[in-house]
Amino acid sequence: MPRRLAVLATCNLNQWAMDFEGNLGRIKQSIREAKAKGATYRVGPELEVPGYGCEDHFLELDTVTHSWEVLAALLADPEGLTDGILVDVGMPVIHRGVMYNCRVFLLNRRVLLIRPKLHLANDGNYRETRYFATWKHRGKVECHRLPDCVARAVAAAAAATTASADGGQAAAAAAAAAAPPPPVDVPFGDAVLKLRDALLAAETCEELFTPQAPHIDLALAGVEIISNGSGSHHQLRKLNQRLDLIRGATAKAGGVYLYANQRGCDGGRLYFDGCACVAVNGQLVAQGGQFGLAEVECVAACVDLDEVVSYRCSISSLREQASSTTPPAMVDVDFSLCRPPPGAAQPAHPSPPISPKVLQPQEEIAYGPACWLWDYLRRCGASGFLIPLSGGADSSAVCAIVGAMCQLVVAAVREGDAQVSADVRRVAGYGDTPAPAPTPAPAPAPATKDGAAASTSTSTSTTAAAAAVGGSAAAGAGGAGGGAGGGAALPTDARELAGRLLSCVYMGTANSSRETRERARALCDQVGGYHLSLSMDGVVEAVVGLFAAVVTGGRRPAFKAHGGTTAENLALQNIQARLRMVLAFLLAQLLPWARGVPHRSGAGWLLVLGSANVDECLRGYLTKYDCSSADINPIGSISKADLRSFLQWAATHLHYPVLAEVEAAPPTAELEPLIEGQQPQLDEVDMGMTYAELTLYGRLRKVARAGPVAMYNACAALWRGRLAPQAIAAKVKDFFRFYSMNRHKATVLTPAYHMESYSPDDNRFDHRQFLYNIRWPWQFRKIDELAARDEAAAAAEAAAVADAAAAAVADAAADAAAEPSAKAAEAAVLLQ
Ligand SMILES: Nc1ncnc2c1ncn2[C@@H]1O[C@H](COP(=O)(O)OP(=O)(O)OC[C@H]2O[C@@H]([n+]3cccc(C(=O)O)c3)[C@H](O)[C@@H]2O)[C@@H](O)[C@H]1O
Ligand SMILES: Nc1ncnc2c1ncn2[C@@H]1O[C@H](COP(=O)(O)OP(=O)(O)OP(=O)(O)O)[C@@H](O)[C@H]1O
Ligand SMILES: NC(=O)CC[C@H](N)C(=O)O
Repeated sequence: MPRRLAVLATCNLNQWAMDFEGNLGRIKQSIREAKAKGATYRVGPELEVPGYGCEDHFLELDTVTHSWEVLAALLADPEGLTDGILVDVGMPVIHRGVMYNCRVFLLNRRVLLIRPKLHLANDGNYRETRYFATWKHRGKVECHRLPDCVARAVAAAAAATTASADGGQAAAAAAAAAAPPPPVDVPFGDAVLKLRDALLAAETCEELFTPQAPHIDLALAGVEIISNGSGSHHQLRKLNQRLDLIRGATAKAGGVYLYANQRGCDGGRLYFDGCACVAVNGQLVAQGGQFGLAEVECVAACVDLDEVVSYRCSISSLREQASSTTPPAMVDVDFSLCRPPPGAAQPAHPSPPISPKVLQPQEEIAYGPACWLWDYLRRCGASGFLIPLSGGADSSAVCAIVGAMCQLVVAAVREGDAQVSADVRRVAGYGDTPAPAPTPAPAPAPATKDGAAASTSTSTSTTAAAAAVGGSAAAGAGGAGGGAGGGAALPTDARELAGRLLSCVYMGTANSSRETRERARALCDQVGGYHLSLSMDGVVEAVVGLFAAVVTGGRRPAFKAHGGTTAENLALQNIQARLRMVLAFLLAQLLPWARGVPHRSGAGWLLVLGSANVDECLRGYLTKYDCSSADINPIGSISKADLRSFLQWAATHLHYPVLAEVEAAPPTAELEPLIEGQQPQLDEVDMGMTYAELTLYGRLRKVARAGPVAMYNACAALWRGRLAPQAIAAKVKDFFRFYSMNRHKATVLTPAYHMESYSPDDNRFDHRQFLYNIRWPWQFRKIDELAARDEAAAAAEAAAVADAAAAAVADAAADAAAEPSAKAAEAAVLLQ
């Protein structure tokens, strides 16, 4: 008997919520690619038709209607895309007045089954129960009447098939399209497809994560192929969990598991991280990329279904459980998966096992946000990014991520990706437009105390690489600057591309240091961006002067270092930080115009990138509406520790060596005057806590769901013996005081790429009040009681240890008296 070999395909699709046109195109492309690989089954991501991230748009009936229209277009596609291949797409469906998150199975221009999701995702970023209900009639199949647009497509296809025998295909199809369609009912429920040669069923995303996952019963019921169309977002160090679940599911119960996912930014803070894969009996046999710019990635594997049966039959306990399993509802389908489809040669052998590819966290930090930025940029209509670059760790990390994005774009262009090529041509103005002016040469200017040019002069950041593209239109004072290469049809060099897409600005004041200014310049140069370095003392001076003139009759506020109060000191810091934000937005609006960047709608505009990290957001160590208020923030949920290790990695792997120096420098805000030549404002000293402590508090607060008392207990267990209970209590109370005092800032945090499980993003992820009693009287009193109890216990323990030591000394002394020499020496040591 021939072995049951089947080629099955899954995919990563870069869907965009509410972009029905684009989403249909990408679904079609994935089916074409699956067919080209010889596949007889293709599964796509969860809710791929409207896009997973529609959120409250799911409550609009239009969204469901348009999804059906897309499905009808797929069925009626003149290429016959659903001919000879089982196509499994995700979309919302209203059945008997209830909206479900469904899989819809299509074959030969017909709808075979609609399978609703059984367990919805509702934690963290997910809010599926806000729109959908779970399917509760388990094992039952009901009739679902298809809407007219789909019934018409089905009828037209049927009429065309019948008529094709007598040659009147077109006329018959037209007649069918004109006539009211006959009603079409299809099965709706959690049924299994009983194909001629295999059993196939779906589970959807979260269902894989549930304790009683549907795949267990399905496997025990003999279902050989289980697909999972997902909408699963990237979170640092999470891929392992997903792969473990997939491999674990099929190792325990046998079977073929196909995982599909969205990939990219579909319009929100999440990055869906693909990783479409195929596993067989506990081993991965195909895996797609986690990050990437390709809009469609089809992943196929040849699987041997008899291996599944053989594997299951070899496990006695599985056999026993399977033999008592209630058979699921089945839908008969007269179609074989295991035959070579027309025109494609069936591979002779099943795909061999492969090792799973799991990236280092540093790579995740580089490439996840880089891909998210690219999607955002190409979809929002901007012509590039503006980074207020301080030369510190955070904004430097953002700069490096934009560099990584440019590297990815150039690599994709080199590999011939038509979509990326078209996008970069449009966004960065390649081919038909002159290049923008490069970084200008520095204008002679009086030196400030950090040695940089005063006023609004600029520093150079020449990009040697720009010349590589053979610039025809390098204009402006800088000569070989970032804008060279206007005549080139496409970018071939990441630094040259950065010269078009990235502008950085160092906005120094009298409190800035030469070191940070120099690091900012060097980094922008290494990445290839357009760089400005300015001094804004005049602007700060003007605003503070205006205040003094209008409010205090000329009396000026002073920094603490100059005898001012805390209120004055803070206000003088905040005004610098906030004016940076105002300048940043002005530059973002007018730099393209100033550089002569041509754009569809005039001169183009830049997206302002923010760079506050998750720890400082949690502690509130930022000025509300300063430069952390930007358009988007790629690192807003990355911890300082992860960012630092990313900087070290990126220095070598992204080839921006100055990042090593940036990483080594102590983090400082540079908002206060130097005292005796020293920077008075080191972040960790200023915050009263370390970044490592903040990461711990962040995880305990959000991931471990610890309130103040639970956090005290956790920290006391962790730091026992190293810190006194009262000191631990003081630290925990300090954290909660600052956290609650500054929580209002979390309501206006710049939308950031969601990557960390302890993100404090108040808007979508971490829902808590923002007006607190910052004294936490009840909770802090409990902490004080616990600390006092622990202190007493520690004192008792210390006393017991001292007693034991004294007893040992006494014993040793007694022994020594009886037996001098060695014992005497021992006692002497103990007595010291
Ligand atoms: N419960 C509440 N609900 C709503 N709003 C509340 C509020 N409590 C205060 N506010 C408002 O919040 C404001 C206080 O917050 P904010 O103005 O941010 O000021 P604040 O938090 O007092 O100061 C900013 C802190 O960030 C530090 N920092 C460090 C590093 C860099 C930067 C930088 O920006 O570059 C800043 C800086 O040294 C300073 O300690 C007040 O104006 C008040 O109106
Ligand atoms: N001198 C400066 N020039 C340009 N931008 C600045 C400057 N100082 C601060 N910024 C911007 O304001 C943001 C917040 O400033 P802050 O001093 O809090 O820095 P940070 O969050 O520690 O980041 P970094 O490590 O980049 O300095 C910075 O990330 C940066 O984008
Ligand atoms: N869409 C979903 O069901 C996703 C939920 C799942 N826990 C995940 O993160 O992948």
